[in-house]
Amino acid sequence: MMAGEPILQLKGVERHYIQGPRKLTILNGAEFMLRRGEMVALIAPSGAGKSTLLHTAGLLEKPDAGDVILGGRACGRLSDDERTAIRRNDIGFVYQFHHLLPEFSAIENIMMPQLVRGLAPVEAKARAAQLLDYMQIGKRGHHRPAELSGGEQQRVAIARAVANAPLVLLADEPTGNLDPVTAGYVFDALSALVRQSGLAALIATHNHELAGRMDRRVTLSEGRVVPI
Ligand SMILES: Nc1ncnc2c1ncn2[C@@H]1O[C@H](COP(=O)(O)OP(=O)(O)OP(=O)(O)O)[C@@H](O)[C@H]1O
Repeated sequence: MMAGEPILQLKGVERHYIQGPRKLTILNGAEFMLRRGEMVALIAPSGAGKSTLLHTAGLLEKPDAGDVILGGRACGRLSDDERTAIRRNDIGFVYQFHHLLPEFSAIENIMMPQLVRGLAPVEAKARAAQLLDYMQIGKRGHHRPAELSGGEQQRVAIARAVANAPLVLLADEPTGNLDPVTAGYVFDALSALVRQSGLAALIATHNHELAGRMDRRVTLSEGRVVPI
């Protein structure tokens, strides 16, 4: 697919952690651009800073220097409250483990972020049902997470992440907990959703086969994002 306008940009992003007497530099002037419609794989060894990069890009953490530009707006250095509000509307997260609310059904889990945003329940439910269909688990909507397979749970988590039609989907090992065959199917559904909705996605993965199916691959080297 032809990539569109820039949706997410990292500009000179620095992140440091203080560990006892040592200052660890995880991101050191990182530059990155994600365009509408793009799927980019982030592949890097454990500890290289993938989660730090995703959390900073997703406005969960503030950069120590530099900025995160989302949809043309400089967001990285805004207050916690402002970043939270932007995150709620414009960023979807998927993790290795689904983090669904165990006492709610699949459909209710997908409704939740929409209700938090202020959507009417009837509309939130219709959108949740549509997303479940899209993820090919339309018949499983009334089951609780514990009654779903690992692949089904991740499909629900993906549907929840895009429920508010975010600009960007950030995923940290979204299929890392699944067997290779199931991982392939879940990735198929994820990538169809990204392509169909014109989202942009940055997906950290150790799975080279799935990385090979994305538009580009990047890694982290000495705190910078570099193509591979
Ligand atoms: N809050 C923190 N305080 C101190 N050090 C931290 C903190 N968070 C992460 N680190 C360190 O920063 C480095 C990068 O962590 P990060 O979680 O971003 O790596 P990662 O590439 O996502 O690794 P993995 O693939 O194992 O999840 C690691 O060495 C980690 O120990």
